[in-house]
Amino acid sequence: MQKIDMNIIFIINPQAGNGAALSAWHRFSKTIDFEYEQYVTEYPGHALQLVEAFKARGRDILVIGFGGDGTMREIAAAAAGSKHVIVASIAAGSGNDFARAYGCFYSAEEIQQYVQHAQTQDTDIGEVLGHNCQLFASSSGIGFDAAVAQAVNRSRIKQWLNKIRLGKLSYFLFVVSTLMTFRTFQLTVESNGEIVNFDRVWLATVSNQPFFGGGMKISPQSKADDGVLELTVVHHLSRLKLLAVFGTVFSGSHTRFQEVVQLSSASFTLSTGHAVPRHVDGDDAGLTKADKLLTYRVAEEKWRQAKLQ
Ligand SMILES: Nc1ncnc2c1ncn2[C@@H]1O[C@H](COP(=O)(O)OP(=O)(O)OP(=O)(O)O)[C@@H](O)[C@H]1O
Repeated sequence: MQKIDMNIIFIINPQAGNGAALSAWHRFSKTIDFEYEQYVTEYPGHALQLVEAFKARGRDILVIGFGGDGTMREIAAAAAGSKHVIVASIAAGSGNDFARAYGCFYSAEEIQQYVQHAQTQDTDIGEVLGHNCQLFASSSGIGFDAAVAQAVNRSRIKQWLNKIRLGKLSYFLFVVSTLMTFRTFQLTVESNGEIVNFDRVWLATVSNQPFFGGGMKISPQSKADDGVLELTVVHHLSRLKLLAVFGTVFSGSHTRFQEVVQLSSASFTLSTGHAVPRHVDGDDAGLTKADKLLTYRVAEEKWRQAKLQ
């Protein structure tokens, strides 16, 4: 067993990947031939608490999240501002946009090689200020995509489909049902000293990196180390055209539609005409409050990303 001069800690979310992450971890852990610690999260927010506690060790620690975007949001949020915690991941979620954007380990051997010359990159994290403060590593927004995430998370069908290994189908079913019932909204955006009004809005997403929704390149220009965020507003579309636009998001070519507006700024303040579903890194974050301001901005503190690409 190789001795490594850096704490290597795996945080495993057993719920990630529609419940498949724990068995994937058991298979992966058999291939590890170096010293490590492992923690299996027991509830939402647990990964964040674990990393907060690791920071007190006062030495370099490589924290590898074994989960999806929600797990990585907690780890990156807790690591923000720490000189010692280096964040990496193994993609074991459903969407894995964090791994897509920031890179990830595929094997234990790669981890062993990485720690020999551990290179890091100081990376932005976004924050949402309104009801309380929440941090996001990839994206956070309001509207149709958040409504789908809420419908999926709150339904019993998902648990049932997970049991028969058809968890991904639940996402598709809820995209279709939400498309039929979603009420578009009125949106006001303040950024760079200007106020812009949009009506019949389907979604408004603030991105720190290009991907969201499991591989959709919603914000092709986003870079996580440039000190700014990008806002994408999709509005004034019929249901049918929305589907057509969604089809182009995987390649990033949706930006040519005039109904897709993109803005870049270090801070955006949004308000909606009525309460609209909200997400933070793809996880259900409740509803906006009508006419209450929500500010999305780049947080002052950065997190140390393991530089893998
Ligand atoms: N033991 C647990 N029980 C219930 N929820 C948990 C537990 N541990 C972590 N969580 C929560 O599960 C949520 C979802 O996990 P995660 O986002 O990593 O997986 P995923 O949804 O499959 O992947 P992705 O977001 O990439 O689609 C996280 O926000 C986390 O807070």
